[in-house]
Amino acid sequence: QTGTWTGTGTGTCSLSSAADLQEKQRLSSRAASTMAQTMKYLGQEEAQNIDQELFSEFGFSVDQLMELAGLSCATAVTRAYPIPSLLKPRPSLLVICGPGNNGGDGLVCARHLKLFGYEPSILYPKRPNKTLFQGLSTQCEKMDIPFLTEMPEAEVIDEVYNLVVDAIFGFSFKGSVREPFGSILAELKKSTVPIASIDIPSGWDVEQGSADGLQPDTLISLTAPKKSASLFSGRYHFLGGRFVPPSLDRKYQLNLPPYPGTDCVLQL
Ligand SMILES: NC(=O)C1=CN([C@@H]2O[C@H](COP(=O)(O)OP(=O)(O)OC[C@H]3O[C@@H](n4cnc5c(N)ncnc54)[C@H](O)[C@@H]3O)[C@@H](O)[C@H]2O)[C@@H](O)CC1
Ligand SMILES: [K+]
Repeated sequence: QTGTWTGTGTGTCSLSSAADLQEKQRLSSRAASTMAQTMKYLGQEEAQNIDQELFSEFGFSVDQLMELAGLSCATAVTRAYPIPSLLKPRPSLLVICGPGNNGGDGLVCARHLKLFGYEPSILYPKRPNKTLFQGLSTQCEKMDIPFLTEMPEAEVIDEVYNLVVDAIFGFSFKGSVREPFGSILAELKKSTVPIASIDIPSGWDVEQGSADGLQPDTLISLTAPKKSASLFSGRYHFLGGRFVPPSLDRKYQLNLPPYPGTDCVLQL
């Protein structure tokens, strides 16, 4: 903006009326373009394509991204539920891990939460026979994080834990929930402790959500929110997984908002 500023004689500057109008138009067109550039909410196929492209074209490995995703989730938990704010005397948490990479994020998240001073316990009923998940489980065991042998009843969860981290299903979930996760989700729905869901509230259709499904207090969207995130009505929505290369952001027109400073999460 040049040549439109006029002195007021008081040592400050104000815009002349013509310039004022111009400035207003400029601001409103900037607001419009900001709105046009709001973050994209991904469909299931698009989320899977981006995931594949990160590995095939960009040369990332799964465990690299999982580590960053899990760290984001643990950091988001510290923001929404700092230890001094917890109601129970012990900073106990239950992390429920599913059979895919969302479950892997949960294992990483549990390990970081332990390092941050929380006392996580893990329920991991279907463990894939893959080195990655075996390694993540060993790391948790060696960090003295207990693995439960069965899903506690809702009353026990309410009595013992401050929070449940839901790492059961992510963007590859499809169809109606199969056992043992049907019973686990049914019990979880009866509990009254807050739930923090990683990437997608488990059991929700990735695009359509689920009216009678889990209603988490926190959602941590990884990479970019999925379409169902527009139906999330809990208190805290975070963006995490700060690993998206700018060229991928541009290609898929993700319009990701900037993360503050060196933070690995952004509260939306
Ligand atoms: N590129 C990314 O965006 C990244 C994604 N990550 C995580 O990876 C997740 C996606 O992981 P995956 O593709 O492994 O898939 P999921 O973890 O979403 O789940 C797949 C597993 O769930 C099972 N499953 C699917 N539908 C089911 C049903 N109806 N009943 C019972 N079981 C069912 C499948 O058999 C499979 O074992 C994301 O949501 C995110 O949490 C992160 O680990 C790292 C980076
Ligand atoms: K989840």
